[in-house]
Amino acid sequence: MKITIFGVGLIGGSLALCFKGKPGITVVGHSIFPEEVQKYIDRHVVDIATTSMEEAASDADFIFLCVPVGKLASYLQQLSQMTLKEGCIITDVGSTKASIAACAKQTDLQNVTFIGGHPMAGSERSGVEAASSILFENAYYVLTPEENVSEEAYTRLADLLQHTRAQIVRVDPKQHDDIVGAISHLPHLIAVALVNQVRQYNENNTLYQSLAAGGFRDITRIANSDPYIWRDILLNNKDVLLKLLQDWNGQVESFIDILKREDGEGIVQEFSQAGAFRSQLPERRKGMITSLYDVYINVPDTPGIIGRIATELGNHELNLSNLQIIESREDVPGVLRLSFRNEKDWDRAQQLLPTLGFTAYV
Ligand SMILES: NC(=O)C1=CN([C@@H]2O[C@H](COP(=O)(O)OP(=O)(O)OC[C@H]3O[C@@H](n4cnc5c(N)ncnc54)[C@H](O)[C@@H]3O)[C@@H](O)[C@H]2O)C=CC1
Ligand SMILES: O=C(O)C(=O)Cc1ccc(O)cc1
Repeated sequence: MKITIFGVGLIGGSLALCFKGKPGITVVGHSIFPEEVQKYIDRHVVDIATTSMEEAASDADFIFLCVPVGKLASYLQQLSQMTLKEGCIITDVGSTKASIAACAKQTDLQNVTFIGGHPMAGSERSGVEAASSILFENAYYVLTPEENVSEEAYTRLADLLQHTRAQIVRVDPKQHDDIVGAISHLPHLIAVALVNQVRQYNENNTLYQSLAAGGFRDITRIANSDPYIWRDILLNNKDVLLKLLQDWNGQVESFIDILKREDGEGIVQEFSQAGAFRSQLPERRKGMITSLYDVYINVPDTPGIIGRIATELGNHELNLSNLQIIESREDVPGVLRLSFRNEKDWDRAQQLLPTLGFTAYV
């Protein structure tokens, strides 16, 4: 089976890593940039890499479009001009779904099927360097098939995506854009606006930067996201965002009013309602890189502590697949996340860590 990925960046590269090495699968990566193609090979993310669109697309069983949202229509258009393998499924990973669905409807794709997709996982990082085979684990992966898509084709794609260990959900494209606009696009916009507001204050007094602590960092991590990827997403979902920003203005106005009236009860109510809703959010589903076999521990801030833990695990032949220092402790029960490759190592680590003086949380 040949799987072709156009644009092997954070998302395309992570998909490639999910598929590569699986029995019977060859992963082909395409980039318009020759220097990127070399990087795909050097990093062993794909089996074959090319700058030729024809070479990449011909004979492919699945084609994943993982380029910026603003480029998706042009890729679909170019593919419609080529002879593709009968039954080939083209899908995308774009963060907006209505416009690419409309584009696919208007494009004569002959003997191939388009099914829109959006893995609801990622990060503020970008490029193949940030790709990870566990990026999608435990996350939702939205598919937005139109009515003309056969159950057989949908199931074939959903089955392939089992390799990501994500949970597949079917959503209408327009509904997707409304919801994702509110829970992802608007927060990115607000994070950027907030950082820029503080950046301007900081120009006259760098203490702003020095004192910026946990809360500021937590809610602004996503302001570090790739400007061009986000330019495309926000422009593509413009109508939804304009409506959301009006509602946001309403929230701001309401806080202005509460403060002017020194309405302490109003503030308590806002925090209480927000806290109650937020506590119900599914944990570790929001784009964090998670694995099924994670252990969280609290560690004191002393030199060499991480080395000591890694050494102890190594002495007991426990292989770490990932180690992460978590800046935000809100959603997880510890500050150091240790990921293991399998259940056996995970179990053994949970036995070992307490004997080293660490309480292990899972
Ligand atoms: N960043 C994230 O967390 C998530 C992003 N997405 C979507 O995934 C897609 C890819 O985003 P990322 O992987 O984050 O970005 P990325 O920057 O890591 O990768 C983008 C890829 O597209 C290629 N590319 C860039 N400009 C291009 C152009 N003008 N023509 C052709 N190729 C070009 C790059 O060479 C790179 O391989 C976007 O459509 C984005 O909306 C979906 C879920 C999460
Ligand atoms: O970094 C994060 O928390 C994200 O929100 C990542 C993300 C970015 C874009 C998407 O379309 C989906 C997920």
